[in-house]
Amino acid sequence: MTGPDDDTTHSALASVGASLAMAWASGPGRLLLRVALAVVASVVPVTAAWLTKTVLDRLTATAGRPVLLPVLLLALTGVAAAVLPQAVQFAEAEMKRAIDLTARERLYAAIGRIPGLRRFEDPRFHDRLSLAADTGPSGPSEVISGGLGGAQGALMLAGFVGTLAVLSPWMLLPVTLAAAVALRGEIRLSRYRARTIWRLGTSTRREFFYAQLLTSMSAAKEVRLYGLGGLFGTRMLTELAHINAQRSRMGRRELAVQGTYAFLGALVAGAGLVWAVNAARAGRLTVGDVSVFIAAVAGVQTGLTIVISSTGRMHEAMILFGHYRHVVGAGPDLPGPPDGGAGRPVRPLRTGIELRDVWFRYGDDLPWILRGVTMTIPAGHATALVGPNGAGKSTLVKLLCRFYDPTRGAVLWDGVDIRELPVDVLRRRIGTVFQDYMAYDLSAADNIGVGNLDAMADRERIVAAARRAGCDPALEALPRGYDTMLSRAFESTEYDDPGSGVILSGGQWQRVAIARALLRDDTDLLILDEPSAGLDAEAESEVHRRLREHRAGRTSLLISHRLSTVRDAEAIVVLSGGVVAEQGGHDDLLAAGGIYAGLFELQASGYRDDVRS
Ligand SMILES: Nc1ncnc2c1ncn2[C@@H]1O[C@H](COP(=O)(O)OP(=O)(O)OP(=O)(O)O)[C@@H](O)[C@H]1O
Repeated sequence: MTGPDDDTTHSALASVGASLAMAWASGPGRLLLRVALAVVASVVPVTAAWLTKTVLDRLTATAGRPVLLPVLLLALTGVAAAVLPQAVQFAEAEMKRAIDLTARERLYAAIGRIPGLRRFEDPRFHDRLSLAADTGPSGPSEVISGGLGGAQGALMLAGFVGTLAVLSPWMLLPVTLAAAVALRGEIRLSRYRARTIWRLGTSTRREFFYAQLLTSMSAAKEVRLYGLGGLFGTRMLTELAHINAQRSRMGRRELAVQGTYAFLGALVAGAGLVWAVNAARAGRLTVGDVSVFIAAVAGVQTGLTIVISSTGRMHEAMILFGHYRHVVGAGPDLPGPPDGGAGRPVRPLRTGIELRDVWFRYGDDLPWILRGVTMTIPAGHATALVGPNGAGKSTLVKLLCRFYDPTRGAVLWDGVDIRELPVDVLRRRIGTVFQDYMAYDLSAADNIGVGNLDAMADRERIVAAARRAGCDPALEALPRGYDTMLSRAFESTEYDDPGSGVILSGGQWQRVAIARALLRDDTDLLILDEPSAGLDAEAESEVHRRLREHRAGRTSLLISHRLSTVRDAEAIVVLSGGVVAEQGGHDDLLAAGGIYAGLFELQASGYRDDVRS
């Protein structure tokens, strides 16, 4: 991935095209209104200057000439000049809101379409993602407003340059020179600004991370117990100090560059004023000429300032919008089916899932986690996976769900490589309780319902899943039953009752996570990664009894460190050092006297010792 320096002219122009297309898609009427207002706003000052000249010349002319019409027109342009800024602001805000909505919709849809997990672990992608989320939605309106502002300034500039050309062509030279220098400086400034924002991405995210730790509910316990407030606070402030130093450097540079141009502009205007007054004294200019000259010099300066600042704003927005376009256009991080089509249909599992010589590591420079794993999860049977911490059990689950592809080897679904299957359909066939399952700040019903969107509104199925997971009595007893918010982060919107949110215990949450997976009752494969780690002994045995009933005749993969819960599995696979070290039934493995037998004996003796003592 590249930084904004690599954003070429082509890419910047593509940002303009994409911005216009998005503005048009968000509401052509708003875009056209904004364009029309820009045209009017550019014409008004020039018209006002010429009308002022006409009025003054007619007033000072020896033979009295009618002034009513130009005065009325001048008053009209005054009204337009007074109302236009508000109208432009309103039209711009309307357009911005509409584009923001479209841009966010497309951004989050694109993020949702990333099938794998690899991108989310890439810090550079994260930097881009936060820039895309922060600046992307306002990017198109910034590009368009900058462009229109620039066009408006340019039109106004053209009008006043024409005026100057008529009155004093030689004044054009210093004015144009000052403009060219200022424009170049502003473009370099905008590039520098965009580069600084990009460079500050990591610090900004870190600062946000520490700020969140200091305020989040989930970290509150440890932060207080270990007295981490000071440490995280200092780290947050260090990041902030770094960000502020960079921004302050940027501010100083802006001040130096823009101050110099303002000074140059004022010098040119002052010199012009001296000349005009002298020319009027000498009778070469009328009073009206002097007024339009003063307006023209000021207008050229204003027009230039608008062109320069708008170009800078547009340029910076184009570069930053490049990050948004990159994220939205990034495409999938896992290859689709080989023929480029929809992929082969995922048929209900008949024979089983096979891992064939699977090698996997999380990155080219990271160690191998799986080193040629070959095993089968037969259809209709319960398979258990055990092994020490870090053996790669959860990694294997991620490969089964196809969050990553094996670095070498293949995962086969009834003999078909899962890379040939549509990943979303494959995932619909799998129900999983992850070791690090999510606890959503949603109602109890929604926390289960998200496991199967088709059943989300079906309370009966949700309650049935909760019963199977053994959490129905606990949820039923909540203040609002299944409608109770399982969080204190938000007020319940339905009841508008800040006291209605509850916090479940770890074991209760675990059962809710199990119910979520069980709501997918038509899946082919049920994966349970440490489903009962947080349960007390009685609850654990009850949950396992229910799960056994549920799994009976279904294909399941159970991962557990408590070997008493896996002994009933038809096949137990021991993963160690990234390879399948042993496999077989409980009795066979015990008889073999290998790793499993050793672990089982260790756990059993722990209980026996406790009973004896
Ligand atoms: N996203 C990741 N990026 C890099 N390394 C990872 C990632 N996830 C896991 N690992 C590494 O992969 C190895 C296997 O982790 P995994 O979670 O699969 O083990 P496990 O057998 O499930 O362990 P446990 O019994 O502790 O749950 C560990 O060394 C871990 O540090």
